[in-house]
Amino acid sequence: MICICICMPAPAANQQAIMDHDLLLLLASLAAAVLAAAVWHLRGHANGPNVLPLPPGPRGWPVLGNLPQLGDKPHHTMAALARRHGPLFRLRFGSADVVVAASAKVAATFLRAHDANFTDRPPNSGAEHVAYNYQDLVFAPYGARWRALRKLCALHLFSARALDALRYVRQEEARLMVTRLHLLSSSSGLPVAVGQEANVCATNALALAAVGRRVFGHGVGEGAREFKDMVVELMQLAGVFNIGDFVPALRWLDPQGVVGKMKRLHRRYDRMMDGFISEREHLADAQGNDLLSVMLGMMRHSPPDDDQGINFNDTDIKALLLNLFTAGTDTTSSTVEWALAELIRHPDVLKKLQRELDDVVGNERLVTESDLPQLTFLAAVIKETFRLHPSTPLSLPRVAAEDCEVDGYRVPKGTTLLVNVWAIARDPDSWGPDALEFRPARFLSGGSHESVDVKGADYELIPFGAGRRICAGLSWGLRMVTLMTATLVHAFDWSLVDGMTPQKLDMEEAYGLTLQRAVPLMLQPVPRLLPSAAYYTV
Ligand code: HEM
Repeated sequence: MICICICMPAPAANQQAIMDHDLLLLLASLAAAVLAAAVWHLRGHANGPNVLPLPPGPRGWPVLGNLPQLGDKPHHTMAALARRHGPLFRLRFGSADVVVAASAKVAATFLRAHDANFTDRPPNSGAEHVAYNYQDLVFAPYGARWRALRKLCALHLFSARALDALRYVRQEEARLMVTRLHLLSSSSGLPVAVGQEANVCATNALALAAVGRRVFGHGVGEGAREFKDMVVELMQLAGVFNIGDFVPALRWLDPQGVVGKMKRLHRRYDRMMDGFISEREHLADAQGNDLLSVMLGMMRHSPPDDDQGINFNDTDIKALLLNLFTAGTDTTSSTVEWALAELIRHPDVLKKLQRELDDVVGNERLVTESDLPQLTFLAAVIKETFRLHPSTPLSLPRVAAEDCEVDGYRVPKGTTLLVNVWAIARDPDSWGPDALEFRPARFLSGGSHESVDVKGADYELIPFGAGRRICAGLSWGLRMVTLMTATLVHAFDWSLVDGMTPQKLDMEEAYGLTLQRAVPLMLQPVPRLLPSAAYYTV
């Protein structure tokens, strides 16, 4: 219309009418465009004039949203995004809304004030294809079954009483680790893979408690390497943001090949779990104290519908064992590996820790768990390791059951919550200007973070998560990491090999749900206790 009026002259009265008409149309079009923009804006940020906006966040791609922007270390990318958009920001993974908490204050709001609204995990292909279609504990819907599984684990493994009853198991595995390391280093003179050795120790201790026998009879053989590889592969797969989970139309295509790999891995785990069960069923001593015997007993003897409506079958048992073996082994051993790496990079801290161990334990025996309460510097070293190297940097996802308000923003029902535990533990607002430095003294009496602990009450340091779905194996994991680190540091001096210096030691992280080292730590152990202190007795 405007074009017509410019190009075709018209009589004056008519021309005025046409111009008024055109102006009206122009204004109406502008108003419509502004209205459309406002509606689009409100849809993105709120549902109505009095409804709160959604948290800010970066623009995503069509269809995939922000998935292609996550990079190979999503916790790093998300830390950078928090610096741009604030400690609570929003992402879109395909059709799923995601919010990320990146400060202690925001994490506390979600995991303390709104914890009851975030008790479930979002649907995902790992839970479906690996964890027996959500029949496990980690992905179980919040409710009576989840509660029964946690109670069972607490009663037989993780309560103070169960933990104490199993202390000799952990101590014996720590002792065997020392013996193995000594044999290895004295026979071959070659450096050892610290993480792999710690993994054998952690896995065997847990296996004795869970299924009544060691998984690796002869230390780090092919079987041990294969098992650790299986756990690492699972964590790597679980760490992939699977496009099929977020773009339902692409699920059948499995564009990253993740589901195929999950199904193959599941079959390997399933054979292993079947093996544990049939072996236990055929043992003369089928009434062991291990968790598997207890569950088999419950399966045989509980009535079809007991008062809690919880009946365990083979699949429940396999799913729970799978959780314990995957959530409880590599998390623990890789933390020990990071601790040793930090100590090698900080020889003054290592010396101070060895002095404390010598003062409390002496040089005629190995550390025991009853020594641990007196080892305050050790506790500080462990906290500092969990701070800089939390084994689950993005925690495990939760999902909002209902709409809620957090920090003036609306978080709609169905939104996935990710807590960037890694970024929170490096936040200078919580940790000061030396946040990136390894400085255990901050946790000592008179230090800046003297009262801070890792058990889920201090939100600036939550390596085990917090709230109702906090790590079920916290007590075991913490005890095991502390005992193994103390034992390795007390029993050996450690040196780098091949001209490597502490300053050059590679501290790069690998990709995955858990925080592996990109390059395994290889060290040469040199015994430092009296020979009678248990290096030789197998
Ligand atoms: C260094 C050691 C460990 C770390 C850092 C760690 C970390 C975590 C984290 C961050 C979560 C998610 C918590 C949340 O959603 O808020 C979790 C859950 C879980 N962890 Fe651990 N974990 C460790 C050791 C263990 C051990 C030793 C076991 C068992 C043997 C275990 C079993 C579990 C289970 C079953 C869950 C799921 C709990 C639920 O959904 O109710 N973890 N862990």
